Amino acid sequence: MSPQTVLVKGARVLGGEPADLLLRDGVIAELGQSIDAGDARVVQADGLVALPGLVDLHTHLREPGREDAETVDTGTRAAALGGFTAVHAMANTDPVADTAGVVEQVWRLGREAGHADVRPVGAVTVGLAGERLAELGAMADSAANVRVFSDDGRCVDDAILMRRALEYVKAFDGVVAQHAQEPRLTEGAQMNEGELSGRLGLRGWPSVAEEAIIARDVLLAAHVGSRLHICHLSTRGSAEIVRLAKARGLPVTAEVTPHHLLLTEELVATYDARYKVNPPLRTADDVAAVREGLADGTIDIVATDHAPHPVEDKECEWDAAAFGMLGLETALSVVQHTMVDTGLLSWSDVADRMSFAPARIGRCDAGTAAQGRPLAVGEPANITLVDPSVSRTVDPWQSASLSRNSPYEGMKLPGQVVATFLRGRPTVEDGALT
Ligand SMILES: NC(=O)N[C@@H](CC(=O)O)C(=O)O
Ligand SMILES: [Zn+2]
Ligand SMILES: [Zn+2]
Repeated sequence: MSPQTVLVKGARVLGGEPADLLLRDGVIAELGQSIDAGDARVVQADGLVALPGLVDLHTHLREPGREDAETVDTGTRAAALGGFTAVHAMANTDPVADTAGVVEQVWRLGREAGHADVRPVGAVTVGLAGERLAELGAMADSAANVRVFSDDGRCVDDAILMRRALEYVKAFDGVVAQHAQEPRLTEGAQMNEGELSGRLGLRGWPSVAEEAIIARDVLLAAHVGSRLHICHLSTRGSAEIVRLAKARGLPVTAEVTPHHLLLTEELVATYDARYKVNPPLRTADDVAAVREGLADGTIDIVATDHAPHPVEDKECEWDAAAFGMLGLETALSVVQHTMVDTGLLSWSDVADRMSFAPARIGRCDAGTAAQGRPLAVGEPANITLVDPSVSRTVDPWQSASLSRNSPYEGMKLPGQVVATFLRGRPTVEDGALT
C-alpha cells in the first residue's frame, strides 16, 4: 500500500513563518504557501511548529534480554510519541549487541514494529567486558549498518583498547561513543560527590571521574585522528574540555541528556530512586554550564539516555536501585522548558541539536532511510509537529514504555507532540499513536 498523501497546513517550519507541506510517496513533495489540497488529507497545523523528525543517539530498548523493562516495539512507540523518527539502540542488552547477528536482530525488530527507524549501536568490546574488541567491522558491514559503537553502561577505561577502537572505526567512518566514568574513582558511587553526598551518607561520584576520561579520550582521538563522541556529559569541567577540543578543531562531539539540563542533586535527598542515574544529577552550577554549552554549540546534541527499569528495580532502597530514567516522551518538553522558553535556543537550533546533528554523528543522514534531513522538497517526510503553547502534567502510567521510572512524574512541562510522520506515514496523530 502506498502511503497516503497528507497536506500539513500552516505549520511554522522550524519555528519560522507558517507554510504548507505536502507529503506524498514518503517525501516532501511541495513546500510553500496555500498549496492546493487536491485529494490529500488535510492536517490543520496552525500554531504548531514543524521540526524534522527527532533523532535520538542514545536509547536503551532492552531487547533482547529484558523484555519486562522495554521491547523494541514499546520503546519505539514511546519514541514516536516523543517526536522521534529514529533512535540508536544501545548495546547493553542480553545478549550484548556485539555481533552482526544481534545488531541485525534489533534492526529487524525495529523495521517490523515500524514506529521509528532503529539504528543499533554496536558494543566496543565483547560482552562489554573491556577485554577484547568486538567484531566492529562485521557490525558495520551488516544490514544494520552500524556506525556508532559504545560500551555504554560501562566505560572503555583501558587506554589501549580505546585507542584500537578509535583506529578501527576510521575504516568505515564510525564513531566511538564513550560512557566517561573512571571505574576506580566511582566504585560503589551512588550520587554526585560533594557536600550533599557527605550529608546524606551516600558514596560520591566525583566530576573528575568523568572529566579525566574525557580529557584522555580527547587526546587519544587527536592522536589517532578519529571521531570521538561523549555520552551524557554532565559537568562544567567536561564542557570546558570539549570546548577546548573544539577550539583545536578536533573531531569530538558531545551529548547532554534532558535530565542533566533540568534536575539537580538536591532531589536525591528524597531517597527516591527515580532520581538515581548515571552519571548522577549534578549541581545547579553544572546545569547552568551544560545549558550554556548546548547553546553555544560546545555540546552538539541532546540525547535522551532513555533507560527503562521495571518497578521492582526502582522501588527499593537507594543503594540497591538501578541507575537510569525514562526520557523519550518528555525530552522535547524538557528542552523547550530549559532552552527555548529561557531564550537560549530557537526552534531552529532545537532542530539542529535533536535531529540534524545527531543524524550526522550517527551517519544516518544519507541513504534511503535518511534522517535528520532539511525540511525541503524531495527530502524524506520525517516530520514532527509540536504545540509549544500547551502544557501537561507528566504521568508515566500513561507512557507507551513498559517502565514507569520518569523523574518528571507530576511535573508540569510545556509543549506537546501533536503528530509524527515517518516517511510520510503518521506514527502519531492528535498526540496519540496511530
Ligand atoms: N544511564 C543510566 O543510569 N543507565 C543506563 C546505562 C548508561 O547510560 O550508562 C542503563 O542502561 O540503564
Ligand atoms: Zn552511560
Ligand atoms: Zn545509556
